[in-house]
Amino acid sequence: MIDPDKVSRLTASDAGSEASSSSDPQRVTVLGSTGSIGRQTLEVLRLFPERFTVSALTCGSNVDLLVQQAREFQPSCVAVGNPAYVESCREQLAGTGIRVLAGPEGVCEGASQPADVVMAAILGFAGLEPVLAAIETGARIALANKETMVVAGDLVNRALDASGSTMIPVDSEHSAIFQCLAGETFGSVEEVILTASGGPFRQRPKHSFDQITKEEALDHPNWDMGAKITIDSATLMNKGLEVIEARWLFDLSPEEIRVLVHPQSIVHSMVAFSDGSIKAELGVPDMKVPIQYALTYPDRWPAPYERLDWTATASLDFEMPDTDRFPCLRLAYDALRQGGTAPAVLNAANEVAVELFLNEQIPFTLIPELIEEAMQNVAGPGVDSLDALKEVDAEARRVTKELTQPTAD
Ligand SMILES: NC(=O)C1=CN([C@@H]2O[C@H](COP(=O)(O)OP(=O)(O)OC[C@H]3O[C@@H](n4cnc5c(N)ncnc54)[C@H](OP(=O)(O)O)[C@@H]3O)[C@@H](O)[C@H]2O)C=CC1
Ligand SMILES: CC(=O)[C@@H](O)[C@H](O)COP(=O)(O)O
Ligand SMILES: [Mn+2]
Repeated sequence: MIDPDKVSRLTASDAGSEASSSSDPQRVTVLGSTGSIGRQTLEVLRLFPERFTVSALTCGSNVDLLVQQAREFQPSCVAVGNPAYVESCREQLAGTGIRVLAGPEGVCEGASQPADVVMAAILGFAGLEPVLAAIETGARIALANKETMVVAGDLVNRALDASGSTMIPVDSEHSAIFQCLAGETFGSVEEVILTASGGPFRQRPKHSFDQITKEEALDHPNWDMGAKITIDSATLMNKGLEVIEARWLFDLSPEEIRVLVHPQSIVHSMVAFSDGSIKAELGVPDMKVPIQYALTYPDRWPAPYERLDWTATASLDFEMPDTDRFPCLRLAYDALRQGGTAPAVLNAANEVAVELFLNEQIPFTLIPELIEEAMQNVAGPGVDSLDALKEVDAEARRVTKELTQPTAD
């Protein structure tokens, strides 16, 4: 059951809330500014030049775009995660007064710059340490990087409690749930219902799954996103990761989290209450809406995003997920129930398997098989430090890669 004290770390009337209501511009750091969420965050900031300033921007390798963004938004510093691209960034920003920070430590230093809100939009496990660094500053965390909560939900929640920092979900489903919970007494929640588009293979017969191509898997029916999350949507692992994310964001048990396939992606998620009432949040599938809400919460600022056209919204459909064709969803529930380091292993194996699929080194159907085998080989009891989690992550990656190598006999 949702515990009001735990959820208050999301909803507390904190310094971040005051910042959004005051007339001073809000200082925003964007971790992963060159990615899909990062670029859309900058689109939102561009709409309100008087109300936002940028503290820091970070990327992995795409320094040409980072430099362009830095010239436009004038942060005090930028950080480049991949050391091989730092020199090029320094050359391009020479004479601008913008500091260039280097490598994973540099990204954490960028995350620690004074800011009111930190948009956490780095992809995957690499996003965890910068989020922990940002939490220590007391800034509000706008969380897009779901893998952070999958791998280290408990650790992150303890860090939030210790620093007094708050976290607002950006993931569309969790933003929807967060909005449905507003004004409710939390003991009254019966279950949350995460909607899933079903991905590009919702109606594809199982016997042809082994012929799925990378191009087909990257063709999401409703959302334009980065490559990794798009593959996760196609396997339904994205929904599995979101189930675990919801567990830690809203302090739910696995039994209190339902997944429902909704092919139109207009109902972003729902909350069912103990009196039989259900609240939903709806809208056009556009990530700029939850991004802006996370930046302006508790206010809503008028914005020109596309409105839902009811004359063209003929029907909203719902169906149960099929875990026979999409075993990744079942594996995520298994990892959540197993606890300990199982979700961290699930995540690491998935990151490796998706990369191999994107490099056309394994077929689509091997993604869940590798994850299941890695979970059988690696998962153990819980760990309570970042260093221990890094070891589990590295071991799960090693094992997953090894599973794809031909055996000697
Ligand atoms: N895209 C979407 O609509 C949604 C995304 N999310 C979540 O948001 C997160 C970001 O997704 P998305 O924007 O699609 O991903 P992208 O792949 O588009 O962008 C990822 C960003 O992270 C940076 N990055 C990647 N690896 C590293 C690293 N090792 N060190 C430092 N920076 C790194 C990339 O830099 P570079 O460009 O240089 O490679 C880029 O800026 C994911 O966790 C995803 O699940 C959640 C809901 C919706
Ligand atoms: C936009 C967003 O939040 C994604 O996580 C989206 O939910 C992906 O769509 P699926 O429902 O297909 O996973
Ligand atoms: Mn989502």
